Amino acid sequence: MRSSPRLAVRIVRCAPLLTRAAVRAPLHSAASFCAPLHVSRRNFAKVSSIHGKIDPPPGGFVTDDLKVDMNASIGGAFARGVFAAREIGYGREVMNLPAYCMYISEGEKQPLREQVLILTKDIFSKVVLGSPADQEYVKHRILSLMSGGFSYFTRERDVFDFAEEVRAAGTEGAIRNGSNCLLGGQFSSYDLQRLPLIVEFNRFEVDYRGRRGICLFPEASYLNHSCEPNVELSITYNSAKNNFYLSARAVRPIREGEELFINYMPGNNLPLSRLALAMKKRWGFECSCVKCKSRAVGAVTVVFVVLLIPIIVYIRRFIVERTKEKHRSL
Ligand SMILES: C[S@@+](CC[C@H](N)C(=O)[O-])C[C@H]1O[C@@H](n2cnc3c(N)ncnc32)[C@H](O)[C@@H]1O
Repeated sequence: MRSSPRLAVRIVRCAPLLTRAAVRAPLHSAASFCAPLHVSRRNFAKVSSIHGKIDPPPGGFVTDDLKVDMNASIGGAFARGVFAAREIGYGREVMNLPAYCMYISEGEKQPLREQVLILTKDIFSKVVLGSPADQEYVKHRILSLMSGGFSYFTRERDVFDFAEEVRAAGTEGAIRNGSNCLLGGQFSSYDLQRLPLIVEFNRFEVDYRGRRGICLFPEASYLNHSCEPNVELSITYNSAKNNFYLSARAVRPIREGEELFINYMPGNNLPLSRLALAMKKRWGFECSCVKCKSRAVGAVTVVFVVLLIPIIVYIRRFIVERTKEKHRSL
Protein backbone atom coordinates (compact mmCIF):
# COMPACT_ATOMS: atom_id res chain seq x y z
CA MET A 1 0.00 0.00 0.00
CA ARG A 2 1.20 3.49 -0.73
CA SER A 3 1.76 6.04 1.98
CA SER A 4 0.74 9.13 0.04
CA PRO A 5 -2.52 10.83 1.04
CA ARG A 6 -5.62 9.40 -0.46
CA LEU A 7 -9.23 10.23 -0.82
CA ALA A 8 -11.58 7.38 -0.35
CA VAL A 9 -13.81 6.84 -3.35
CA ARG A 10 -16.94 4.84 -3.75
CA ILE A 11 -16.61 2.03 -6.27
CA VAL A 12 -19.69 1.29 -8.22
CA ARG A 13 -17.84 -1.06 -10.65
CA CYS A 14 -17.59 -2.24 -13.30
CA ALA A 15 -7.54 2.89 -17.09
CA PRO A 16 -2.36 7.26 -17.32
CA LEU A 17 -4.09 10.32 -16.39
CA LEU A 18 -4.65 13.11 -18.89
CA THR A 19 -5.88 16.52 -17.94
CA ARG A 20 -9.34 17.48 -19.05
CA ALA A 21 -7.86 19.61 -21.85
CA ALA A 22 -5.87 16.67 -23.13
CA VAL A 23 -8.91 14.45 -22.95
CA ARG A 24 -10.84 16.77 -25.19
CA ALA A 25 -8.04 17.66 -27.51
CA PRO A 26 -7.15 15.52 -30.36
CA LEU A 27 -9.83 13.74 -32.19
CA HIS A 28 -10.83 15.84 -35.12
CA SER A 29 -7.12 16.11 -35.76
CA ALA A 30 -6.73 12.42 -36.31
CA ALA A 31 -7.00 10.65 -39.62
CA SER A 32 -8.49 10.77 -43.06
CA PHE A 33 -8.89 7.08 -43.56
CA CYS A 34 -12.01 6.09 -45.42
CA ALA A 35 -12.33 2.32 -45.19
CA PRO A 36 -15.90 1.17 -44.60
CA LEU A 37 -16.81 -0.01 -41.14
CA HIS A 38 -17.12 -3.75 -41.21
CA VAL A 39 -17.37 -6.50 -38.66
CA SER A 40 -14.52 -8.98 -38.75
CA ARG A 41 -14.29 -12.38 -37.17
CA ARG A 42 -10.77 -11.85 -35.84
CA ASN A 43 -12.39 -10.26 -32.82
CA PHE A 44 -13.03 -13.70 -31.44
CA ALA A 45 -9.41 -14.68 -31.71
CA LYS A 46 -8.52 -11.40 -30.02
CA VAL A 47 -10.76 -12.00 -27.07
CA SER A 48 -8.71 -15.01 -26.06
CA SER A 49 -5.28 -13.78 -27.18
CA ILE A 50 -4.16 -12.94 -23.64
CA HIS A 51 -3.18 -15.90 -21.50
CA GLY A 52 -0.64 -16.63 -18.80
CA LYS A 53 0.96 -14.14 -16.42
CA ILE A 54 -0.42 -10.62 -16.28
CA ASP A 55 2.33 -8.05 -16.88
CA PRO A 56 1.85 -5.17 -14.45
CA PRO A 57 1.46 -1.72 -16.01
CA PRO A 58 4.12 0.94 -15.25
CA GLY A 59 3.77 1.98 -11.60
CA GLY A 60 1.52 -1.01 -10.87
CA PHE A 61 1.86 -4.41 -9.29
CA VAL A 62 0.38 -7.81 -10.13
CA THR A 63 1.57 -10.84 -8.20
CA ASP A 64 3.27 -13.63 -10.19
CA ASP A 65 0.88 -16.04 -8.49
CA LEU A 66 -1.91 -15.12 -10.92
CA LYS A 67 -2.52 -16.28 -14.43
CA VAL A 68 -5.19 -15.66 -17.06
CA ASP A 69 -6.73 -18.85 -18.37
CA MET A 70 -9.84 -20.04 -20.15
CA ASN A 71 -13.10 -20.37 -18.29
CA ALA A 72 -15.58 -21.58 -20.87
CA SER A 73 -18.32 -22.04 -18.29
CA ILE A 74 -18.46 -18.25 -17.69
CA GLY A 75 -19.25 -15.83 -20.48
CA GLY A 76 -18.99 -18.14 -23.53
CA ALA A 77 -16.53 -20.40 -25.26
CA PHE A 78 -13.70 -17.81 -25.44
CA ALA A 79 -14.09 -16.40 -21.98
CA ARG A 80 -11.12 -16.05 -19.67
CA GLY A 81 -10.70 -15.64 -15.96
CA VAL A 82 -7.92 -15.04 -13.43
CA PHE A 83 -6.66 -18.13 -11.59
CA ALA A 84 -4.33 -18.70 -8.67
CA ALA A 85 -1.08 -20.29 -9.91
CA ARG A 86 -0.18 -20.86 -6.22
CA GLU A 87 -2.12 -20.71 -2.98
CA ILE A 88 -3.01 -17.16 -1.97
CA GLY A 89 -3.40 -16.31 1.72
CA TYR A 90 -6.25 -14.38 3.30
CA GLY A 91 -5.84 -10.60 3.06
CA ARG A 92 -3.05 -10.71 0.49
CA GLU A 93 -2.95 -7.89 -2.07
CA VAL A 94 -2.75 -9.50 -5.50
CA MET A 95 -3.00 -6.37 -7.68
CA ASN A 96 -2.33 -2.67 -7.21
CA LEU A 97 -2.94 -0.79 -10.42
CA PRO A 98 -2.94 2.84 -11.52
CA ALA A 99 -5.90 3.79 -13.73
CA TYR A 100 -4.83 3.59 -17.37
CA CYS A 101 -7.13 6.52 -18.02
CA MET A 102 -9.94 8.30 -16.25
CA TYR A 103 -12.54 10.93 -16.72
CA ILE A 104 -14.23 12.92 -13.96
CA SER A 105 -17.49 14.45 -15.09
CA GLU A 106 -17.97 18.21 -15.05
CA GLY A 107 -21.29 18.20 -13.27
CA GLU A 108 -23.51 15.76 -11.48
CA LYS A 109 -25.76 15.35 -14.48
CA GLN A 110 -23.25 14.42 -17.18
CA PRO A 111 -24.60 11.18 -18.66
CA LEU A 112 -22.51 8.04 -18.53
CA ARG A 113 -22.79 7.85 -22.31
CA GLU A 114 -20.86 11.11 -22.70
CA GLN A 115 -18.28 10.02 -20.15
CA VAL A 116 -17.71 6.77 -22.07
CA LEU A 117 -17.23 8.66 -25.35
CA ILE A 118 -14.77 11.13 -23.82
CA LEU A 119 -12.73 8.27 -22.39
CA THR A 120 -12.88 6.44 -25.72
CA LYS A 121 -11.48 9.52 -27.49
CA ASP A 122 -8.80 9.83 -24.83
CA ILE A 123 -7.68 6.24 -25.46
CA PHE A 124 -7.73 6.70 -29.22
CA SER A 125 -5.71 9.90 -28.94
CA LYS A 126 -3.03 7.82 -27.20
CA VAL A 127 -2.95 5.52 -30.22
CA VAL A 128 -2.64 8.44 -32.64
CA LEU A 129 -0.39 10.75 -30.65
CA GLY A 130 1.15 8.56 -27.96
CA SER A 131 4.41 6.66 -27.71
CA PRO A 132 4.91 3.23 -29.32
CA ALA A 133 4.46 1.79 -25.80
CA ASP A 134 1.04 3.46 -25.53
CA GLN A 135 0.05 2.14 -28.95
CA GLU A 136 1.20 -1.35 -28.06
CA TYR A 137 -0.68 -1.25 -24.76
CA VAL A 138 -3.95 -0.16 -26.34
CA LYS A 139 -3.60 -2.71 -29.11
CA HIS A 140 -2.72 -5.70 -26.98
CA ARG A 141 -4.28 -4.98 -23.61
CA ILE A 142 -7.33 -2.80 -24.18
CA LEU A 143 -8.45 -4.18 -27.53
CA SER A 144 -8.25 -7.71 -26.16
CA LEU A 145 -10.82 -6.98 -23.48
CA MET A 146 -14.30 -8.32 -23.76
CA SER A 147 -17.09 -6.01 -24.85
CA GLY A 148 -20.79 -6.59 -24.81
CA GLY A 149 -22.29 -7.58 -28.14
CA PHE A 150 -24.46 -4.49 -27.97
CA SER A 151 -24.56 -1.34 -25.96
CA TYR A 152 -26.87 -0.35 -23.18
CA PHE A 153 -26.41 3.37 -23.57
CA THR A 154 -23.66 4.15 -26.14
CA ARG A 155 -25.86 4.89 -29.16
CA GLU A 156 -24.93 3.43 -32.53
CA ARG A 157 -24.84 6.99 -33.87
CA ASP A 158 -22.19 7.89 -31.28
CA VAL A 159 -19.99 5.04 -32.43
CA PHE A 160 -20.27 6.11 -36.10
CA ASP A 161 -19.71 9.77 -35.18
CA PHE A 162 -16.59 8.75 -33.30
CA ALA A 163 -15.30 6.79 -36.32
CA GLU A 164 -16.06 9.73 -38.64
CA GLU A 165 -14.30 12.14 -36.29
CA VAL A 166 -11.23 9.91 -36.27
CA ARG A 167 -11.13 9.87 -40.07
CA ALA A 168 -11.67 13.58 -40.52
CA ALA A 169 -8.76 15.66 -41.80
CA GLY A 170 -6.89 17.59 -39.12
CA THR A 171 -3.39 18.92 -38.61
CA GLU A 172 -0.63 17.46 -40.77
CA GLY A 173 1.05 15.40 -38.03
CA ALA A 174 -2.12 13.94 -36.69
CA ILE A 175 -3.30 13.01 -40.16
CA ARG A 176 -0.05 11.22 -40.81
CA ASN A 177 -0.04 9.46 -37.47
CA GLY A 178 -3.70 8.66 -37.58
CA SER A 179 -3.58 7.42 -41.15
CA ASN A 180 -0.62 5.23 -40.36
CA CYS A 181 -2.38 3.76 -37.38
CA LEU A 182 -5.42 2.89 -39.37
CA LEU A 183 -3.82 2.06 -42.71
CA GLY A 184 -0.98 0.12 -41.09
CA GLY A 185 -3.59 -2.25 -39.70
CA GLN A 186 -2.72 -1.45 -36.08
CA PHE A 187 -6.14 -0.09 -35.49
CA SER A 188 -8.92 -1.19 -37.78
CA SER A 189 -12.34 0.30 -38.43
CA TYR A 190 -13.72 -2.59 -36.48
CA ASP A 191 -11.51 -1.66 -33.52
CA LEU A 192 -12.95 1.86 -33.75
CA GLN A 193 -16.40 0.42 -33.39
CA ARG A 194 -15.46 -1.82 -30.49
CA LEU A 195 -13.54 0.71 -28.44
CA PRO A 196 -16.57 2.57 -27.00
CA LEU A 197 -18.15 -0.76 -26.12
CA ILE A 198 -14.97 -1.97 -24.44
CA VAL A 199 -14.93 1.22 -22.36
CA GLU A 200 -18.61 0.84 -21.54
CA PHE A 201 -18.26 -2.77 -20.41
CA ASN A 202 -14.96 -2.48 -18.54
CA ARG A 203 -15.44 0.83 -16.80
CA PHE A 204 -15.08 1.27 -13.08
CA GLU A 205 -17.28 4.04 -11.82
CA VAL A 206 -15.78 6.30 -9.18
CA ASP A 207 -16.94 9.21 -7.17
CA TYR A 208 -14.48 12.03 -6.72
CA ARG A 209 -15.55 14.75 -4.28
CA GLY A 210 -19.16 14.30 -5.29
CA ARG A 211 -18.40 14.20 -9.01
CA ARG A 212 -19.00 11.01 -10.93
CA GLY A 213 -16.23 9.58 -13.04
CA ILE A 214 -15.04 6.48 -14.85
CA CYS A 215 -11.66 4.74 -15.02
CA LEU A 216 -10.15 1.76 -16.82
CA PHE A 217 -7.92 -0.74 -15.02
CA PRO A 218 -7.44 -3.18 -17.94
CA GLU A 219 -5.45 -5.79 -15.95
CA ALA A 220 -8.37 -6.08 -13.50
CA SER A 221 -10.84 -6.57 -16.34
CA TYR A 222 -9.96 -10.25 -16.65
CA LEU A 223 -11.61 -10.88 -13.28
CA ASN A 224 -15.03 -12.46 -13.52
CA HIS A 225 -17.95 -11.79 -11.22
CA SER A 226 -19.26 -14.04 -8.47
CA CYS A 227 -22.08 -13.37 -6.04
CA GLU A 228 -19.76 -14.99 -3.46
CA PRO A 229 -16.42 -13.33 -4.37
CA ASN A 230 -13.03 -14.33 -2.95
CA VAL A 231 -11.38 -11.01 -3.87
CA GLU A 232 -12.43 -7.50 -2.88
CA LEU A 233 -11.52 -4.34 -4.76
CA SER A 234 -10.97 -0.89 -3.37
CA ILE A 235 -10.33 2.16 -5.51
CA THR A 236 -8.71 5.20 -3.97
CA TYR A 237 -7.56 8.52 -5.33
CA ASN A 238 -3.87 9.23 -4.78
CA SER A 239 -3.56 12.99 -4.79
CA ALA A 240 0.27 12.88 -4.95
CA LYS A 241 0.11 10.84 -8.14
CA ASN A 242 -3.10 12.56 -9.30
CA ASN A 243 -4.58 9.24 -10.25
CA PHE A 244 -6.90 6.53 -9.05
CA TYR A 245 -5.45 3.23 -7.83
CA LEU A 246 -7.19 -0.12 -7.65
CA SER A 247 -6.19 -2.61 -5.00
CA ALA A 248 -7.39 -6.24 -5.14
CA ARG A 249 -7.16 -8.34 -1.97
CA ALA A 250 -8.08 -11.93 -1.17
CA VAL A 251 -10.94 -12.02 1.33
CA ARG A 252 -10.40 -15.71 2.04
CA PRO A 253 -7.62 -18.19 1.33
CA ILE A 254 -7.58 -19.17 -2.37
CA ARG A 255 -6.37 -22.62 -3.34
CA GLU A 256 -3.94 -23.25 -6.21
CA GLY A 257 -5.95 -23.50 -9.47
CA GLU A 258 -9.01 -21.77 -7.99
CA GLU A 259 -10.45 -18.82 -9.92
CA LEU A 260 -10.42 -15.33 -8.43
CA PHE A 261 -13.76 -13.58 -8.48
CA ILE A 262 -14.89 -10.07 -7.61
CA ASN A 263 -18.36 -8.61 -7.13
CA TYR A 264 -19.28 -6.33 -10.06
CA MET A 265 -21.96 -4.66 -7.96
CA PRO A 266 -20.51 -4.32 -4.48
CA GLY A 267 -22.25 -2.73 -1.55
CA ASN A 268 -25.80 -3.09 -2.85
CA ASN A 269 -27.10 -5.59 -0.23
CA LEU A 270 -29.53 -7.04 -2.77
CA PRO A 271 -30.81 -10.55 -2.16
CA LEU A 272 -29.36 -13.07 -4.60
CA SER A 273 -32.46 -13.26 -6.79
CA ARG A 274 -32.51 -9.44 -7.23
CA LEU A 275 -28.71 -9.23 -7.63
CA ALA A 276 -28.81 -11.61 -10.61
CA LEU A 277 -31.51 -9.46 -12.23
CA ALA A 278 -29.63 -6.23 -11.51
CA MET A 279 -26.48 -7.79 -13.02
CA LYS A 280 -28.40 -8.73 -16.14
CA LYS A 281 -29.83 -5.24 -16.45
CA ARG A 282 -26.59 -3.43 -15.81
CA TRP A 283 -23.91 -5.69 -17.34
CA GLY A 284 -26.04 -7.69 -19.76
CA PHE A 285 -25.13 -11.25 -18.79
CA GLU A 286 -26.76 -14.05 -16.87
CA CYS A 287 -24.64 -14.73 -13.84
CA SER A 288 -23.36 -18.30 -13.90
CA CYS A 289 -21.37 -18.22 -10.66
CA VAL A 290 -21.54 -21.26 -8.38
CA LYS A 291 -24.02 -19.54 -6.06
CA CYS A 292 -26.41 -18.64 -8.90
CA LYS A 293 -26.07 -22.10 -10.43
CA SER A 294 -26.93 -23.72 -7.10
CA ARG A 295 -29.84 -21.32 -6.79
CA ALA A 296 -31.04 -22.52 -10.21
CA VAL A 297 -30.71 -26.15 -9.04
CA GLY A 298 -32.61 -25.15 -5.91
CA ALA A 299 -35.38 -23.60 -8.04
CA VAL A 300 -35.67 -26.79 -10.12
CA THR A 301 -35.89 -28.81 -6.90
CA VAL A 302 -38.66 -26.55 -5.58
CA VAL A 303 -40.58 -26.90 -8.87
CA PHE A 304 -40.13 -30.65 -8.60
CA VAL A 305 -41.39 -30.76 -5.03
CA VAL A 306 -44.25 -28.28 -5.50
CA LEU A 307 -45.55 -29.51 -8.85
CA LEU A 308 -44.29 -32.97 -9.64
CA ILE A 309 -44.74 -34.70 -6.27
CA PRO A 310 -48.50 -33.87 -6.03
CA ILE A 311 -48.91 -35.05 -9.63
CA ILE A 312 -47.10 -38.32 -8.85
CA VAL A 313 -49.22 -38.80 -5.70
CA TYR A 314 -52.39 -38.14 -7.73
CA ILE A 315 -51.42 -40.61 -10.46
CA ARG A 316 -50.49 -43.23 -7.86
CA ARG A 317 -53.82 -42.80 -6.11
CA PHE A 318 -55.62 -43.00 -9.45
CA ILE A 319 -53.86 -46.29 -10.31
CA VAL A 320 -54.60 -47.72 -6.85
CA GLU A 321 -58.30 -46.77 -7.18
CA ARG A 322 -58.49 -48.31 -10.66
CA THR A 323 -56.86 -51.51 -9.40
CA LYS A 324 -59.26 -51.67 -6.44
CA GLU A 325 -62.23 -51.15 -8.77
CA LYS A 326 -61.02 -53.95 -11.02
CA HIS A 327 -60.68 -56.26 -8.03
CA ARG A 328 -64.17 -55.34 -6.81
CA SER A 329 -65.71 -56.06 -10.20
CA LEU A 330 -64.09 -59.51 -10.40
C1 LIG B 1 -14.84 -7.75 -17.39
S1 LIG B 1 -15.13 -9.18 -18.35
C2 LIG B 1 -14.41 -10.47 -17.41
C3 LIG B 1 -13.38 -11.24 -18.20
C4 LIG B 1 -13.96 -12.00 -19.37
N1 LIG B 1 -14.50 -13.28 -18.92
C5 LIG B 1 -12.94 -12.23 -20.50
O1 LIG B 1 -12.88 -13.32 -21.07
O2 LIG B 1 -12.23 -11.27 -20.84
C6 LIG B 1 -16.86 -9.34 -18.04
C7 LIG B 1 -17.53 -10.39 -18.92
O3 LIG B 1 -17.21 -11.71 -18.47
C8 LIG B 1 -18.38 -12.51 -18.42
N2 LIG B 1 -18.68 -12.82 -17.01
C9 LIG B 1 -18.03 -12.35 -15.92
N3 LIG B 1 -18.55 -12.88 -14.80
C10 LIG B 1 -19.56 -13.69 -15.18
C11 LIG B 1 -20.51 -14.50 -14.48
N4 LIG B 1 -20.54 -14.58 -13.16
N5 LIG B 1 -21.42 -15.18 -15.20
C12 LIG B 1 -21.43 -15.13 -16.56
N6 LIG B 1 -20.57 -14.37 -17.28
C13 LIG B 1 -19.65 -13.67 -16.61
C14 LIG B 1 -19.51 -11.69 -19.03
O4 LIG B 1 -19.58 -12.00 -20.40
C15 LIG B 1 -19.04 -10.28 -18.82
O5 LIG B 1 -19.57 -9.40 -19.80
